[in-house]
Amino acid sequence: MARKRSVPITQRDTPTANSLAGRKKLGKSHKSTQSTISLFHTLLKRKAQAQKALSNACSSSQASALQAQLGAVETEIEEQGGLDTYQRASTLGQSSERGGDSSVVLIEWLKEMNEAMTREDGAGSRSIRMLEIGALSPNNLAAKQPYITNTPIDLNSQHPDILAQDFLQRPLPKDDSERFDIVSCSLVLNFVPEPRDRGQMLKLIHQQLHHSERSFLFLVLPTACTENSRYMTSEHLETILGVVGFAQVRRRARPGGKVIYTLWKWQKPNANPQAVQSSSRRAELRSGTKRNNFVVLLK
Ligand SMILES: C[S@@+](CC[C@H](N)C(=O)[O-])C[C@H]1O[C@@H](n2cnc3c(N)ncnc32)[C@H](O)[C@@H]1O
Repeated sequence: MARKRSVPITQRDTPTANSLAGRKKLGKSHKSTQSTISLFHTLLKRKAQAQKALSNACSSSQASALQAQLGAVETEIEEQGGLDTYQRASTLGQSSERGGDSSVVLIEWLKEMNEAMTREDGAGSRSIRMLEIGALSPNNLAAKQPYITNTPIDLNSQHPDILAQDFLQRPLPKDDSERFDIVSCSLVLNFVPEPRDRGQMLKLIHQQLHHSERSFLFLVLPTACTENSRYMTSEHLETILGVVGFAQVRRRARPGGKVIYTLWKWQKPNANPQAVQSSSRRAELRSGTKRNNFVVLLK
């Protein structure tokens, strides 16, 4: 019997797009918030797939069919309220599921590591420079700390103090004055549809940071990304991040928790050929039919 095609992580437990078509208002219940988030993940993934197929189209008839497909997905995203609705759902999901924003964990860890303070450099004392990718609010706990200067960015900014920017297109720092001490990437990597773009996001984060072991990546991922993926385990994520140039210093995974919090310190990239090779290939690390396909690939 043919093996049933597994459903990508971003589409799990997802009602079909049609079953939710026409619903624009956000319900307040947890279930309704989750359905909205799942639906947008499905639609954004379909949009990325259509865009990719369109860029590889080999005939004009194929291109026009794909263009129509892409247009239909874009219309559906708009009909569902666009990215604004998705982000409002994420904000509600954030408060109901995690009892607040992720940066609460980051601040706790900075305190534990005696890093919750201003830094001294040649010019004297300066605040910690943080870049927050995928910011829903400019007022999270990290942004409120007097020793942190936060730069929040988002693809679809919901607030005048959040810079509307695709991190993948953000210019690289010209010198240390433009480099950050912390990059926060909470529930964003899993939002990026293409595995190689996820790898690129991690590499660009490395390049945005000061070249110092006191520079950190705060990475939050849905538990299923590393604990139930066919192609990704926590150990494999450590290998990939080692190749990018990070070593894990903190990890919090609560039993039954929906997300895993991790903190990584900047280091020189691991050039071990075996690690480099395994980070650029998709290999089955867990068997079973009920797995998702989440993976990060380095180029
Ligand atoms: C699920 S929300 C997570 C928000 C918040 N950080 C949290 O932990 O709840 C993902 C956010 O990442 C943003 N995002 C996704 N890809 C991005 C990119 N390439 N550059 C900037 N923001 C991005 C989306 O617009 C969305 O607001």
